[in-house]
Amino acid sequence: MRGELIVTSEIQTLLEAIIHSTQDAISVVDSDGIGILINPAYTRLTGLEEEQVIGKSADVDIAEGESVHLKVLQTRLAVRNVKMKVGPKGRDVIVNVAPILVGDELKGSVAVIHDISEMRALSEELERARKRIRKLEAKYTFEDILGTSIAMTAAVEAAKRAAETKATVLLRGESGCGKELFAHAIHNASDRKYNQFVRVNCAAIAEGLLESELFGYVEGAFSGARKGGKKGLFEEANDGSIFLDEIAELSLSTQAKLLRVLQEREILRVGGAMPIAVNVRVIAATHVHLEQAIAQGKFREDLYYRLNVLPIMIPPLRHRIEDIPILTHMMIDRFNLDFGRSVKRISEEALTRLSEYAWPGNVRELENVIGRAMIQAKYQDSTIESAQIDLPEHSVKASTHAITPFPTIVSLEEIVREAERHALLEALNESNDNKTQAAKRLGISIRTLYYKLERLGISDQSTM
Ligand SMILES: Nc1ncnc2c1ncn2[C@@H]1O[C@H](COP(=O)(O)OP(=O)(O)OP(=O)(O)O)[C@@H](O)[C@H]1O
Repeated sequence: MRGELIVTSEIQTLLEAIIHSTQDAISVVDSDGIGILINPAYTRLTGLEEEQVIGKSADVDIAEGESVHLKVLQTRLAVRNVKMKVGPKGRDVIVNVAPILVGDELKGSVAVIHDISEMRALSEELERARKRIRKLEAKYTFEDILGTSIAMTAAVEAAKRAAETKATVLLRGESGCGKELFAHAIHNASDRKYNQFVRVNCAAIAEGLLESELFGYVEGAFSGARKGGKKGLFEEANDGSIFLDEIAELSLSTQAKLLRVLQEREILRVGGAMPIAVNVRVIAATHVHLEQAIAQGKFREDLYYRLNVLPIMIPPLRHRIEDIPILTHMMIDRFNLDFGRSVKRISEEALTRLSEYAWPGNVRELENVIGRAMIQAKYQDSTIESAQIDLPEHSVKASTHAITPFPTIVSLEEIVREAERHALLEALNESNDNKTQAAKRLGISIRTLYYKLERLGISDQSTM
């Protein structure tokens, strides 16, 4: 350290020790703007050694921007948060510079330099962590969906294909058959996987609240409305997916609003007049026979066609009894961990009983049955025996109970329409939504393609 600033060598040593110990890059110039001190953090950040800075003008280290040291020496006022580039590598930094005043006398100025490339890296890391957390909200992937039966494999294949598109998906199947699992997996296999997955159970939210929950509200929309208004779940899910579970429970008025969102790709907050554009993939699910609900006037037909772009039928457990062993073994492993048991197997007789049961509650019910058997098992039990399987009295043989409330095929007209819809979507997909190419693939004119897309209610499916 040189110059008038130094009073005694003891203070000099102390000062140097302090400045050298900090991780912040520091540079000091004297009252003439000549470099008198830097620390190792400064050299690490700028790449400049003492001999390149000490005794040189204050602007020697600047790659882009003006010397803040010189400004401070002129004004005698501290300057904060100035962005500039320093050193031969032009590192992005923010500097805070203060004058060194001894009494009234200006002795120089001191700069503390922060590397913002590091901050940028940290904030990118934070954003990545946030994305991972968001992803965890949709926790299941296709790997979690067990089953090798033809029915299950077909459903998984259809869902994987759907995941690659932007289209609305409708998951149909009885309660407890895995619709939520599929919704998670579709989101996680899509290019929206790093964005939000928002789940809404339409049956669990009171009708009066549902609209403002889904679409948000503006300030003053109703008494008790929050100041500044509130974002709805569609806005929360922007760039991600929204899973509308139990879709048939929506009132006719909310159905009309949802239809508008699907058609226009924009929402209107409750009490608001300005539409807000949203880019959300809708995954809807229901255990209700929607065609019947339409016939009964409970479900809008136009909404049905908008939702039914890619219907996926998830088979009930009694239609895929060959999947029972693999599901049972997965559950045994899980409950061993949860309940501290060490069960290794299940007896043939017990498995036969499970296979003959009709499973009105599907996989969720199987989970409950295995869970109960394992809770009752003794710590040393390694096999689940038939006697430990507690099935309700009214157990019906699976084979005699094979009627699903979702006839995949309703009429010949429906079969043709579904096949047509499928072919159009596939052609659009394979031609990346290029309608001319899609028409060519299908061997029809572009006019016919537009007509068919309109008739099947899929003209706008490419974004929702
Ligand atoms: N194929 C499968 N492989 C593994 N686990 C499954 C499978 N299907 C369902 N499950 C499990 O069964 C339970 C019920 O599944 P899920 O909640 O997805 O059903 P759901 O159809 O959405 O039911 P609900 O209509 O009652 O909401 C969950 O614990 C899920 O993990």
